[in-house]
Amino acid sequence: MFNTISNQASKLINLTRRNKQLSKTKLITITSGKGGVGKSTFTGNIAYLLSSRGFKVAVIDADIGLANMQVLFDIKPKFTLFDYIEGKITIEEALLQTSYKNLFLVAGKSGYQYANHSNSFVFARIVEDVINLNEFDIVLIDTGAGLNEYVKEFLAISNNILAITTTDPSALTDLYALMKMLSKDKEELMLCFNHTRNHQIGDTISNSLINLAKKNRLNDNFMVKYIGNVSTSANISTTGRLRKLFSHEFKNDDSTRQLQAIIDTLLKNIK
Ligand SMILES: Nc1ncnc2c1ncn2[C@@H]1O[C@H](COP(=O)(O)OP(=O)(O)OP(=O)(O)O)[C@@H](O)[C@H]1O
Repeated sequence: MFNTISNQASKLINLTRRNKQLSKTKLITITSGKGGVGKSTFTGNIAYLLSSRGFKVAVIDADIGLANMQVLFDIKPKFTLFDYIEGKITIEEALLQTSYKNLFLVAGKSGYQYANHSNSFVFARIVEDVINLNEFDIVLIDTGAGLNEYVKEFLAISNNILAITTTDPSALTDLYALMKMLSKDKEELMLCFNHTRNHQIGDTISNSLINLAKKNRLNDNFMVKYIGNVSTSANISTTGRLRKLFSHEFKNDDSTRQLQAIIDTLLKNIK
């Protein structure tokens, strides 16, 4: 899976694994095969709900070129991930306090030309640096959609990977491609369905994907764990447009309850 990542990056990944054992910080990478399925909405709202439960949370917006998280958190970032990568600021300066207590953001930058960073290990390094601060309980990485080298690198350094999908056939096809890739050297993929009315739908589709994986003889030790669903809600799209978090604005909404249930399971599962 990671054969295209440079040796230098592989070394950093091993270092990150070692340092993760020394730090209290848990790392969760949130990804999706297809774009537009709700990955950033999940990341921002999961981060907020975790922080409101008392965890100190940092979000790294690694959706290179399509920085959405600053919009959801309604921040005009003074600095971005790339200022840090270019050595202009310290890691502490890169971690921007949001208006939510306990919640920090390393902002991305829309339209950034990242071709200069073809040695993509720089992205693994920033994650390692945040973990090494040993200050956060949880770091969430919001990757871009798809499976480019940058996304692969963020997946490589994380033991906790959460994929967001819808029931759209193209989203499921992309999800299966992600499962196929991860099955080579990961133990588990957690899965959430967005835009599904009830828990049962995700259960049924997850089982079909697991059966397909068995039929195609993907690694037996690789597990897909379905951890919950969020329904379509007008409150989610409206709050997104207003640069607000639905789970903050509508604490008793069904979708917020669904996301709280996802977080309960997520917390039981993360390593
Ligand atoms: N359950 C939902 N109900 C209603 N609207 C939703 C729901 N989930 C997400 N949306 C809306 O769908 C749009 C896309 O969501 P979002 O930006 O989170 O997707 P994404 O997967 O991060 O996209 P990208 O690949 O572009 O980063 C947003 O306008 C968001 O408000």
